[in-house]
Amino acid sequence: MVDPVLSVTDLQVEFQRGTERISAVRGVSFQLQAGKVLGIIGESGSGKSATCSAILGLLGREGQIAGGTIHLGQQELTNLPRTAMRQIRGQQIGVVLQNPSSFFNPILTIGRQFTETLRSHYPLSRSEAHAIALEHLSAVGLSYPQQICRQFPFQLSGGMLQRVMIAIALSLHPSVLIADEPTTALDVITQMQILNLLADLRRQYDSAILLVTHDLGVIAQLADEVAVMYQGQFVEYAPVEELFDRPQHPYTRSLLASRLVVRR
Ligand SMILES: Nc1ncnc2c1ncn2[C@@H]1O[C@H](COP(=O)(O)OP(=O)(O)OP(=O)(O)O)[C@@H](O)[C@H]1O
Ligand code: NI
Repeated sequence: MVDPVLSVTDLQVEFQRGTERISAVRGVSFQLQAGKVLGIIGESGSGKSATCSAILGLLGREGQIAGGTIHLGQQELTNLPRTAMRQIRGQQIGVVLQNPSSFFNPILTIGRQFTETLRSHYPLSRSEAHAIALEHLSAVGLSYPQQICRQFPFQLSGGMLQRVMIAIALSLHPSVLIADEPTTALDVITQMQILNLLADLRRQYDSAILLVTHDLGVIAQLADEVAVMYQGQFVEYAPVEELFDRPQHPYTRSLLASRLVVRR
């Protein structure tokens, strides 16, 4: 068996809300091989985003990793300093989030943010970085990339920002991509295009993808394995065909029953 690119063992995530401690992730373990897609499904509040944020080092002030380990290749991530984590996020772990606006700095142009991200990861001149940015903006189906580079985040639609975020992720050729509901807010056509881009990333760069979604159709299309999250735990974790054919957990059964036909 090949070594996994991402290996999460007994992850525990807690949030502090006032005087209350919320246990959002309670002992999640999984391994992700290069070129594989693990889909995570589960009801709202089950801990899917908390799992992603923990891996990305983006839990914020209230959140903390209360136990377990996260390995990217051989490197342990859970106690890395912020700056080291920022470098890894982007270059080795790409990120596509549901809400692109939280990803962008509102006062910087798209071009500036794209080239600065590239240049913080690779030794590139400004013009080299700009050329790479244009190329990747075109690759995600954005016409007039020059014009987009001059614009600010608020001047673009949600779908366009989502594409820009994906273009940035792709340009860095991450070994792991974390996509937390990357298409939820988008129309069906854009959703399909973005899913195809994720599939390309996997094919071209052998990137492993952790994909959170509510859409079983997306899972059927893209995932190799599926984890079903329920109250902070993986209650089921299986190859996608197995899960669709023989769901074990009552929650999974009801989820599948609510969707009559799922075909691969
Ligand atoms: N910043 C936070 N402060 C306090 N509690 C939080 C915070 N973020 C998440 N939580 C809590 O942690 C639990 C898991 O939330 P999480 O966002 O991971 O769920 P999710 O599975 O991603 O849900 P959704 O499908 O709605 O995105 C929930 O109980 C949520 O209220
Ligand atoms: Ni979420």
